[in-house]
Amino acid sequence: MSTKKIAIIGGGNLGSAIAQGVLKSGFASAPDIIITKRNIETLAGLQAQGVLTETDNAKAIAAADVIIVALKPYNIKEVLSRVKSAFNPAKHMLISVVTGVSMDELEEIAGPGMPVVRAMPNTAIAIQESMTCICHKNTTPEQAAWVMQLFDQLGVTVSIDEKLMDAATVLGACGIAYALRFIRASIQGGIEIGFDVRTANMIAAQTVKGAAALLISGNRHPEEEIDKVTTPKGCTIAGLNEMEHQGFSSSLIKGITVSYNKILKG
Ligand SMILES: NC(=O)C1=CN([C@@H]2O[C@H](COP(=O)(O)OP(=O)(O)OC[C@H]3O[C@@H](n4cnc5c(N)ncnc54)[C@H](O)[C@@H]3O)[C@@H](O)[C@H]2O)C=CC1
Ligand SMILES: O=C(O)[C@@H]1CCC=N1
Repeated sequence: MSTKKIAIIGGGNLGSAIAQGVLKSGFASAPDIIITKRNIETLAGLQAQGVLTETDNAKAIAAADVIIVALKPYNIKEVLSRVKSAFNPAKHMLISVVTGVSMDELEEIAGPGMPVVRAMPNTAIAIQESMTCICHKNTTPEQAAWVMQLFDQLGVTVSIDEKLMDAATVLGACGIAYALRFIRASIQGGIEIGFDVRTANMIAAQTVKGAAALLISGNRHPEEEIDKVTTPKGCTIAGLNEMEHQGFSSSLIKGITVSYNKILKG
């Protein structure tokens, strides 16, 4: 278990999910986590588990060794600039999960020499099933190892070059929503062919989990596994081909590139 004090600045969807995941993993104990928000009422669930809550970001930063920033991209600069004097590069490490804000910009906000990390997890971090891409700057080997340990507790972690961070945002973080929309569409189809919504939900979600597990456990390409399902002249290939005629793969690829360009252009 880590003995570092962790401040999470911005207790929204992702900030709260990170706190939940850290607690569930046992990586840090509840009193070593402090989470901030302007209105802390919505953090009652975390508070009940012993996590500290705070409206004053400067106080939270001063009490912490590691600061995880989960603010919106449009207010990170303004919010952190207000507490600039609370940052101490000799004591702190700053981890940002904020989309589209570079490590140079983070260092500029927090002060020269600040150890900075960009991490791109997804909301499955709350249940320790995140895919997290990370890169870092000015970190000591001990700090870099701690960050890997933290995110390894919360799912699967990969170190990437910062130039791929926006692509990681789309494939990993937005990807949760794309996958869920696939499941939702499957449920809608399942109801049309006879299932009630709860059973269709269970079948669709477990089937996607199984498909992902086949790839992960066997380190395989999807088409190898698809080949095992598509009986010649069977119903799978008939349905798959119709999906492709309707633009299934194309719509996903186009959506991914639109998300990516949205990050680039703002
Ligand atoms: N939601 C997701 O799936 C993912 C989000 N991200 C990134 O994480 C960041 C946060 O995203 P979400 O959690 O979805 O947004 P969110 O809007 O749910 O969370 C931001 C939180 O910051 C709080 N906040 C605003 N001003 C504050 C202040 N002065 N002091 C303390 N807290 C303040 C807001 O009340 C809000 O709860 C974004 O930059 C996003 O790009 C990254 C990966 C996945
Ligand atoms: O939609 C967004 O902008 C954020 C970034 C990744 C997931 N949610």
